[in-house]
Amino acid sequence: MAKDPVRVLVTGAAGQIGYALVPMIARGVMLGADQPVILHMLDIPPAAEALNGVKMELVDAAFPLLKGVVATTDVVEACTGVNIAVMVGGFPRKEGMERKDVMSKNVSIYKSQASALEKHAAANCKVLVVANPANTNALILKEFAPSIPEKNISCLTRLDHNRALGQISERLNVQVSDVKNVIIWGNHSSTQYPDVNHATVKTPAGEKAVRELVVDDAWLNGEFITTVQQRGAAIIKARKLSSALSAASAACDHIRDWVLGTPEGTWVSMGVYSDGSYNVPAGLIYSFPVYCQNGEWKIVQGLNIDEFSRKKLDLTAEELSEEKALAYSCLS
Ligand SMILES: NC(=O)c1ccc[n+]([C@@H]2O[C@H](COP(=O)([O-])OP(=O)(O)OC[C@H]3O[C@@H](n4cnc5c(N)ncnc54)[C@H](O)[C@@H]3O)[C@@H](O)[C@H]2O)c1
Ligand SMILES: O=C(O)C[C@H](O)C(=O)O
Repeated sequence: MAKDPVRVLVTGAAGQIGYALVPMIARGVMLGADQPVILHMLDIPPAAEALNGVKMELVDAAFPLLKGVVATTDVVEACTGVNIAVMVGGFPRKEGMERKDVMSKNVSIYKSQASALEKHAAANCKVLVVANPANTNALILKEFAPSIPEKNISCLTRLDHNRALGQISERLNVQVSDVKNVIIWGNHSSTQYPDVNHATVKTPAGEKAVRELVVDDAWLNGEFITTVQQRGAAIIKARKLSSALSAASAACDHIRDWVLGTPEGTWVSMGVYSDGSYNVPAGLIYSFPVYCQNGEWKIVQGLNIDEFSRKKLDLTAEELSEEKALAYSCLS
């Protein structure tokens, strides 16, 4: 029997991530090749015409899984009945801007969209915040939508996770699909900590630790980390626009694994509400390694954190605490 369609909201759908993301969703990349979808696309009035153009292209693409398109500038209409909300709308960072510069522009958007989601989304709607500052926007959304369970609100650090997999795969000249269990800790910013201490590679002789194969701790503790931390800025420098196809692809990976589960023995990174695991202060949206099963994520427990890592986990937590304070000062 055919499945009922799932309603997926994409805010900022006329923007560049939106343009890459909506066809992926309509092709089944996010929710599976047997899952029909109805796309809800929201943007602001100055982008209404462009949004309508995206809707026209979705119709023209004749996606078999796409059972309807709502394209609107009305936040209530956009949020009504949605099962998944991918929050991309906002003001992106331009060359030379720090992420904090975009803070005040974005947190007020997330405060108001929190209320619309809380009142109008389907019960148990899963929310993924992509727009920067992603962790803090997600925290504001959580705080101003108190009836949405905190386990349903997340932010995107899967792009950083995938970037880390990509760097290891290039360095070792192995398939990226054979590398797993890197971790992104903390903020989706240049203080994030890409950690390979538990990462492995599938080899003909079995699974081997990444550190054992790279045999270059100076690179792993130095250039590897900064490359992943600075990759967003490097893309902006090269394209004069922030990453879009990789961000859209990572958003699909994030939701797919959350809804359909992570493979046995494999974890992914998600920005989720901290419960104090690994002595990360509770009350921040912080990126952790998670397993997903039956539509729920669980922080991977019991990983050893050495002194080098501890400092990095704490540094990015400190930045998030500062962002939280700054966000509240922007709102008041
Ligand atoms: N977390 C990540 O890994 C990651 C990666 C890349 C980009 N980003 C962030 O994603 C966001 C989107 O990036 P982009 O390149 O698509 O930007 P973009 O400027 O091309 O698109 C943003 C869209 O949001 C719309 N918008 C603005 N305010 C809105 C509102 N109140 N409601 C609905 N829509 C609104 C704009 O009109 C625009 O169409 C940025 O904040 C960017 O920094 C995050
Ligand atoms: O770094 C940015 O502002 C863009 C985006 O978040 C990215 O990681 O590519």
